[in-house]
Amino acid sequence: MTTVTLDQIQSPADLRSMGRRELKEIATQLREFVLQSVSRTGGHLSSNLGTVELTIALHYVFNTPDDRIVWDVGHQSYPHKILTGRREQMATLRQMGGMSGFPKRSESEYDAFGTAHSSTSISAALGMAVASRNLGLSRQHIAVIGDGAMTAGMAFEALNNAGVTPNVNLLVVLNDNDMSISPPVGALNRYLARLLSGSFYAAAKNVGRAVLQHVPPVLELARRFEGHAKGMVTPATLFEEFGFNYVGPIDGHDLDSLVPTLQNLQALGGLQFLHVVTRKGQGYKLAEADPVLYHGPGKFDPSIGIQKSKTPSKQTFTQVFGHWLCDMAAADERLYGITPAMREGSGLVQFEQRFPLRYFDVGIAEQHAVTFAAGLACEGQKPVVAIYSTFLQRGYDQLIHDVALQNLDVTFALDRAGIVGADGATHAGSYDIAFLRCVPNMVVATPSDENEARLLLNSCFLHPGPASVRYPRGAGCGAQVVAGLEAVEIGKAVTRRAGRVVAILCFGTLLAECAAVAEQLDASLIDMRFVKPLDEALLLSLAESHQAFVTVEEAMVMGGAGSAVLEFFGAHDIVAPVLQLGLPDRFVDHGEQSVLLRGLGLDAAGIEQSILARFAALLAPA
Ligand SMILES: Cc1ncc(C[n+]2csc(CCOP(=O)(O)OP(=O)(O)O)c2C)c(N)n1
Ligand SMILES: CC(=O)[C@@H](O)[C@H](O)COP(=O)(O)O
Ligand SMILES: [Mg+2]
Repeated sequence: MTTVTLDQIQSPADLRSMGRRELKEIATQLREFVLQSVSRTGGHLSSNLGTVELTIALHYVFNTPDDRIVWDVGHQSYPHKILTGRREQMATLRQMGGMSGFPKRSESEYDAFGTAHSSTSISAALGMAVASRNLGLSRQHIAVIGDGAMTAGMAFEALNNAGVTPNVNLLVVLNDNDMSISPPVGALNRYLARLLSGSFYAAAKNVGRAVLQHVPPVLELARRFEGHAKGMVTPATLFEEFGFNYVGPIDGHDLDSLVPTLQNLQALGGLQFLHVVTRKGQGYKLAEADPVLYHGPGKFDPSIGIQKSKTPSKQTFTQVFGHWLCDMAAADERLYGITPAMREGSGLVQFEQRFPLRYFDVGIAEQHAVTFAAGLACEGQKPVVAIYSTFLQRGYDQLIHDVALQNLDVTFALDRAGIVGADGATHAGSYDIAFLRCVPNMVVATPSDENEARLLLNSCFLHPGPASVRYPRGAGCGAQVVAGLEAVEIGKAVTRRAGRVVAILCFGTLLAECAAVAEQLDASLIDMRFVKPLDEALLLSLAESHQAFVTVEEAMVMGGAGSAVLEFFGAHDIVAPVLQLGLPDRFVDHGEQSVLLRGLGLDAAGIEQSILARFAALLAPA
């Protein structure tokens, strides 16, 4: 009967002092701790339940933190964080001032690389491996990458480069749970399934290894034989073609397989590729049954699972988009819906069901998603790329080079624009206004509420060229959405309030905050609707009747909508003070969206305070 307990483990060194049997007890306690903790705080769950044994085995076999582990995406790194001295911090997960939901170098020496955007782990681990080699350090460098993350081109760029990088210790562990966030897509998934079906081979191999493992010299001979045998037993795997020694698939929940196999691979060194098979949600029946629902849940009672809320909650912008996409697709058969592996998050579940031939989940492949859309547009179709603002950063060159430069009719529906909250700086949709408005031919729309989102989606979709519509994570002010498909004039703003002295130019969903301030200060309030093109006629007219301007956007001030107004004023010799309010020149960490916005002075009180601080004299009663 083992008496070890999770709280005995302050660091992996404590783990390494344990026996194999005790590790299994730790795994049981670690899995329960993850479930209970995440159910109290919210966060990523099913991925973490699936990596409990793998995490234990990696820290047991390898000399972390000297040996480096890079967790791809990093949403599955809670067991890693708990075993590396952050068990107590789990209670602060993704909260303001609390622990990040992803590995973060500034958080721990065990977090070798900051991740969150997918498919970076092999590149980073290879870089570390080359540095160790050239510094004469004998270290191991491990990239733990999921089957979903493996669908990104960047992962293959790294494998390709590794294959011609001599004398480095790089172990790639493919955590294959046959799931991305939603069911996996693509030919790679089918390929991995074929490898699994060849699991006889792996089992046979492992038996051989288990016998040989205590006689290392023979192991080398066996390896040479195995190389020969492999060619006979199975075709070399894709990964061997990249120069890796492929081992697997093995059971990623079986410590008796994981530990000796990892020890063998540690002894071999060089380019190693271990294919482990796990179950997303392992050990919690409700998550095993629905790993998608339990991918990133909010707080819930694990004894009964996630319950649908009884009170009808406000429509989210994602839902407004999803309904719009279906309505427009029904009206226009040229509409295609494309998502890079975020079917649920971007609101395309219903669209897939209703328009399966025009629905494309291209995997974690944002670059491909954009240029695939460009190809469709070349043939007269009207693709809509539904993509988080932060993930569009991956397809920026394709947007410029393949879409805008050719003036192709592609609509970008940018969800999670602005502050995203719990996911923090890695997922912030802060930059899209700045990096899109400088692209020729691009229309950049910033709807102020849910109804405006639908109106501007209509308008940008019907516009015969590249256009983007941005909207935030979650619900808006609760505006009633009119279900029509009519469009508004591109580049035309709406005056929401006629006031005096100061004109507040709002770009996006902070309009509700601005409305309260405009009322308080008797200022004019303009819903600008578009950053590009600006409503130049209105700006010229306002310059005649107002003495000062305030621009408000939930985006970087630097290069944002306010900068566009400043540039316009400069080009027209309009001399008027412009106060630019928006996101500062720093990364904004995780926390509650509303609390973060308040802290940034982007709630009504903060906006009013900034305006009074700058224009008090102007606003003082005559
Ligand atoms: C560049 C990028 N695109 C999309 C995402 C969103 N995302 C987070 S996890 C995930 C699925 C990852 O699947 P996999 O690697 O198999 O990990 P699993 O969740 O199965 O453990 C996706 C698409 C991301 N983090 N980065
Ligand atoms: C890890 C990852 O990138 C996704 O799971 C992301 O956290 C989803 O974000 P939302 O919760 O805003 O859909
Ligand atoms: Mg997966």
